[in-house]
Amino acid sequence: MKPAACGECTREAITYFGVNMKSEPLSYLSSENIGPWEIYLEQVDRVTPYLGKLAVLVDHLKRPKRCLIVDVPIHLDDGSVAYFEGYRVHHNTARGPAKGGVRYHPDVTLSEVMALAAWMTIKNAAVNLPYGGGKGGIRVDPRKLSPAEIERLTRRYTSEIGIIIGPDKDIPAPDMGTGPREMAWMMDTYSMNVGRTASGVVTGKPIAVGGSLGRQDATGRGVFVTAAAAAEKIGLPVEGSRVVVQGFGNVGNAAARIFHDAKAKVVALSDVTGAVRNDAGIDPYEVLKWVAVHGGVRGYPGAEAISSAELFEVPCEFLVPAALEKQITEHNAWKIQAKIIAEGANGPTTPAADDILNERGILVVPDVVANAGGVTVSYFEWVQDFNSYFWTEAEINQKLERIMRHAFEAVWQVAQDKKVSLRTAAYIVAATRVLEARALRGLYP
Ligand SMILES: NC(=O)C1=CN([C@@H]2O[C@H](COP(=O)(O)OP(=O)(O)OC[C@H]3O[C@@H](n4cnc5c(N)ncnc54)[C@H](O)[C@@H]3O)[C@@H](O)[C@H]2O)C=CC1
Ligand SMILES: O=C(O)CCC(=O)C(=O)O
Repeated sequence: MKPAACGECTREAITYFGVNMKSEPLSYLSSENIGPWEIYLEQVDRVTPYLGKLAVLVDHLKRPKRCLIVDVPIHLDDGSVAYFEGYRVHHNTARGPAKGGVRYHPDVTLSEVMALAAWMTIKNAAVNLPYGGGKGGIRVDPRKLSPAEIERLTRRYTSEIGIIIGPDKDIPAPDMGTGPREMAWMMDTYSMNVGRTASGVVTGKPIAVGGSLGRQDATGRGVFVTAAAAAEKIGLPVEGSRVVVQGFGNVGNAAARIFHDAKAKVVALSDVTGAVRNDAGIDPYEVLKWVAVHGGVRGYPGAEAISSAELFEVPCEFLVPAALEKQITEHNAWKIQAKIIAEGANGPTTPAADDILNERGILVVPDVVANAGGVTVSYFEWVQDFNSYFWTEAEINQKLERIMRHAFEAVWQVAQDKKVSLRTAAYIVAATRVLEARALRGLYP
């Protein structure tokens, strides 16, 4: 088959659980009209011309393997019953068990979880972890629930998805709105249901119940390592550089701290409560203390308030989007004044924005490489749990850095050879690995 050039790709008109699997060539669609799943499909179409004879199998990447929708009813603290919709999607398991986080957020939908699961397939393959891709989520605003209600929600959700998760089937982990506390409850619930302690069923657990040292900061650390590797390529020193971070949760705050520790200057930060800027530098450790007391960065006294839109216009060397999808679009990509964008979040940049950034010479280290540090240390956690033997934090960080640098270097080389963006290069590396595995398992073209 002659691979189609970008923009000529045809997609079948099919739906999957009501989610549109077909779309027009997306380069022509504005960010208002596309969701994460369509963004993912466009990214796959852009890589197809580079897949050689494996291109005939590319539809394999465009369809999730299985999607589970679950009803999650719980008693609220006032005795009433509330119903939440939960999901667990296995996008692809050609290279190993499904692996990926669980998101608690009011905007979670099936198509978003499908995209997040698909990005896990690409990410796990890009860094060469022996996993497929999966993701889960519940449409809920956890800030509106008490800890006891979140525990009931987590336990019920775990029981409901228990039919498709397991240490050798699908291993959940934290994502937005979840963390070690939820992972401990998930591990405990699954373990009770199977009648033995199954610590390898989830990663990102607290250390005391089989978690790994270094997991908490691993995603932010990986963002830093790959951003620094990209900077090295273009002769940009990290020390003294300016950093802007959107999202000050697990990923954003770790990235900000690690950049700060490397003597870069964090000049603007944001979270869901607001955004702040100080060109003289913001100490993320101080912001963390403020957030612990006040619940968000808004009002932080060491910086001036700016709007969320202005955050993206602050001059800097490194911009780290570490919140939600579709934050960098055709509307703001041309205003960005960064040299490197290191994607902590999944799917923060739309394809149209990618084109603008490319044209403007802004280097984008794509999510599937930049934020792979979390799942890499999750893999270490899973391996340690199986062996009941645990490494030191220094060992973990060293192994993490080696894997991340290696993955970045391989993607950089492909980008140079094929004259494509780092995102397309990462997809070439990853899609080739996934489709080769699929072919060897019995669908040889
Ligand atoms: N936790 C992990 O290990 C990994 C997370 N990711 C991705 O990183 C991103 C962030 O995840 P986490 O840090 O784990 O979540 P989190 O729940 O710990 O933190 C999310 C942060 O984003 C902020 N936020 C939410 N909406 C925002 C908005 N509209 N503008 C600015 N800030 C906003 C929140 O206030 C919070 O500070 C997500 O895209 C997630 O999928 C990617 C790889 C691994
Ligand atoms: O640690 C993991 O298994 C997955 C983390 C995650 O959800 C992600 O990388 O987006």
